[in-house]
Amino acid sequence: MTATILDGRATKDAIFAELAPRVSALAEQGLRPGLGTVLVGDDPGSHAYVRMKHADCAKIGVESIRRELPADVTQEELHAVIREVNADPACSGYLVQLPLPKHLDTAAVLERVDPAKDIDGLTPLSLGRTVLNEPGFLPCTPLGAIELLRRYDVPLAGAQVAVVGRGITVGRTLGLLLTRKNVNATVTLCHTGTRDLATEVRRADVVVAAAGSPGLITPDMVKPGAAVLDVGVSRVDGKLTGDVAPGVEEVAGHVAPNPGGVGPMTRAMLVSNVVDAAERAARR
Ligand SMILES: Nc1nc(=O)c2c([nH]1)NC[C@@H]1CN(c3ccc(C(=O)N[C@@H](CCC(=O)O)C(=O)O)cc3)C=[N+]21
Ligand SMILES: [Mg+2]
Repeated sequence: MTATILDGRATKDAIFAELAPRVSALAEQGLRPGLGTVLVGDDPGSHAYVRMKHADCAKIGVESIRRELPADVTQEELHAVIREVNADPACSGYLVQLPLPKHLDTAAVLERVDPAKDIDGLTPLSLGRTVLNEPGFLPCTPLGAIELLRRYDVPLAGAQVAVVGRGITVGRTLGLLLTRKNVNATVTLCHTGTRDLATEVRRADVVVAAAGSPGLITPDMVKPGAAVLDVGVSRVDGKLTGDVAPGVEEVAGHVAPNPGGVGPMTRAMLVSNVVDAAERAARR
């Protein structure tokens, strides 16, 4: 038996088709959602991700606002750009592409993002609201992973989920969302200090691999029929490699591959958050 592929590209297209009438309704009011990106430096991977986000916007009629800054930008110059984007009425929501160059204080930058425009859901205020179950923007990669499972009818209520990786953008925040009452999963949050990863993963109905450790999840670690989502990204000899080893698809019931799984869903949730932001702004 071979696993059903959780197709993030096709699911993203389906979500965009659902967002289109909402974008049209805003257009009828003379409003157009705008996605902003703030990109510092010349990392080719970051540039590629930002390009994909703007290509998505073009497809669905969302305006693009791009700010690109040199790698040696000062903290003060970056704060000035954040103030400009906060004040730009064309920008419904925006993100600061991470990671920032090492000389910059990321927390100080994120604290300055207008919470009404924090479509990434990664600023301290949004994360606090997420912990407190208060309304606010939720982080896109965890949302995308949950939405992908939901659309393929993979049950999460009462399910045992092993999240591997405790980073803020994926693992830790995914744990928060999965344990909400509206999802109701039981989560084991695994990390490099986990004593027996294989045992934790083997108990899981759903495995989300977001450790950034190539081939970490091997077929012998997977319960037959489990859903396995590969969210890890590493570069091995210049080639993008996920956390899930070959052969897992022979054991798992569902697999979200990398690329083609949660990555496109992250972008779909980002655009969905921008449309939400524009609708909220229209009501104000
Ligand atoms: N402030 C901030 N927010 C982010 O959400 C954020 C970030 N910084 N920094 C980097 C990571 C990475 N990330 C991805 C988004 C989409 C794909 C994606 O769409 N990947 C496609 C294409 C991959 C390819 O062809 O290269 C796929 O998996 O099929 C991947 C990775 C968002 N991130
Ligand atoms: Mg990105």
